[in-house]
Amino acid sequence: MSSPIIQLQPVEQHQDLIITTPASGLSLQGTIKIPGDKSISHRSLMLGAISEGETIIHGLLLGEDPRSTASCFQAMGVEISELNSDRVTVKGNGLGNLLEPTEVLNAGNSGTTLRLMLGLLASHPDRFFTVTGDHSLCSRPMSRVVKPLQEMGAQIWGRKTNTLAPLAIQGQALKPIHYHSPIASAQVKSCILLAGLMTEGLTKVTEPALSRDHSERMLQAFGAKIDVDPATNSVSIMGHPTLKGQTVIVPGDISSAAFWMIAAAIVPDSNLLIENVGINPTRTGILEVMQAMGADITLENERIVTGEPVADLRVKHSHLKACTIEGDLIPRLIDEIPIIAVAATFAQGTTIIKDAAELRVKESDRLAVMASALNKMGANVTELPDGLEIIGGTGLTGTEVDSYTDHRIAMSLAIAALNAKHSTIIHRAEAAGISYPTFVSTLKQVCGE
Ligand SMILES: O=C(O)C1=C[C@@H](OP(=O)(O)O)[C@@H](O)[C@H](O)C1
Ligand SMILES: C=C(OP(=O)(O)O)C(=O)O
Repeated sequence: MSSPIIQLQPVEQHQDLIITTPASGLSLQGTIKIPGDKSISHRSLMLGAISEGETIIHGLLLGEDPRSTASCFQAMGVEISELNSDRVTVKGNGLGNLLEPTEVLNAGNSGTTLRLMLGLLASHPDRFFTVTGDHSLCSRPMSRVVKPLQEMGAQIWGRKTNTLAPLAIQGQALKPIHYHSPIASAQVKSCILLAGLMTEGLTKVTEPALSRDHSERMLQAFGAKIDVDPATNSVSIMGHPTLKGQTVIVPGDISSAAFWMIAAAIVPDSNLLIENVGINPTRTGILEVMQAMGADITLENERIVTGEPVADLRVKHSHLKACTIEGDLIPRLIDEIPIIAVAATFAQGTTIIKDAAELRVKESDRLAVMASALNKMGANVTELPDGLEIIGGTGLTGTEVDSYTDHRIAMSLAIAALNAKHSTIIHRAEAAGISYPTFVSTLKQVCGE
């Protein structure tokens, strides 16, 4: 069997990714390692920064988003050394000791950096901060974190009546609240919990469905007094704990593994072993969807690594069937919906994705962008106000598509291209580096190039 031709071509300040599948077809084989979990990487840098003593991080994701977090905390006096190594050291300033930066903090493309950090900044008395991000981040809603922080007494100013970055924050002592979040968002929950660290008394968050719980796990490991009530999806935190630096081993990101899981499932004769994947139950919606679609996927070597469950995943090609994805499942696979949409174009029947309006306020409007790109490739996708309806089995044909500078879109379209006829050109594909800097080299590896 021959290999596809995978090429990167510079176009002005961007890169096109060109994927040409051979007429004889292709199969994906081998054992792959995926980069560190992005959510856990951000949190290990942040908690390390506000703890006493050293935090050692193994397997930190070296993508652009965690780099944005590292540079913001460095600008607030936190020493982070050997950032490009497998043993990153964060010398913590201790709780309440972030320095007032002389420059504007830049969260780049990262919603997690900006929203989580806001909880820490707003609760730092007598410090003034300004924060911004790239074009995409400056158009994403910040009211979801500004509003609860204001209820705690925070002073935050920004564009469009304090709802958009750039933001300015006058830190001060906050008062504890019980916040009933209207959305299941780990960024909202984590922002409030981080603000609660510096707040006298008990701060509580209740969410409508369970979102990823990496903050709760890691805060507990660093010494915070956290109480989780699974019956009501509530978490409370007691203010002013002593946080002590820890060793964190970051597992591979299931959101990055998802691209290879779907690739192996849709490309005939494929068989991939994906090693060291985080399988925290708040993140495994993708596994449940693949099982419901009839994918051939097995978990091997299940273990716990510094408080997070991990396994190796073996995925083989199979004939997929459509399914419905909705409700409480959505927060457990929120970042995987673009790649699930690709799988659905190869599944027998009509896949419905509902309750996913959140996708419209990610790095791009992921519902609109995926519907239009897949339709351009020959799929039958209808955009719903809060999801997608995908009639599978149409087959795909390569054409020119655009990432809209959204990393998940760039990578989802690259996987679609592996099972499309002829050549696909993905514009602005360098966006993959936000969460997956080695994506193209692994793409070449699994294709045998
Ligand atoms: O807390 C986190 O690390 C994240 C939470 C999710 O966002 P929301 O909290 O907005 O759902 C997810 O989409 C994002 O990629 C990472
Ligand atoms: C939405 C994402 O990240 P963030 O909100 O941190 O920008 C993502 O990684 O898909």
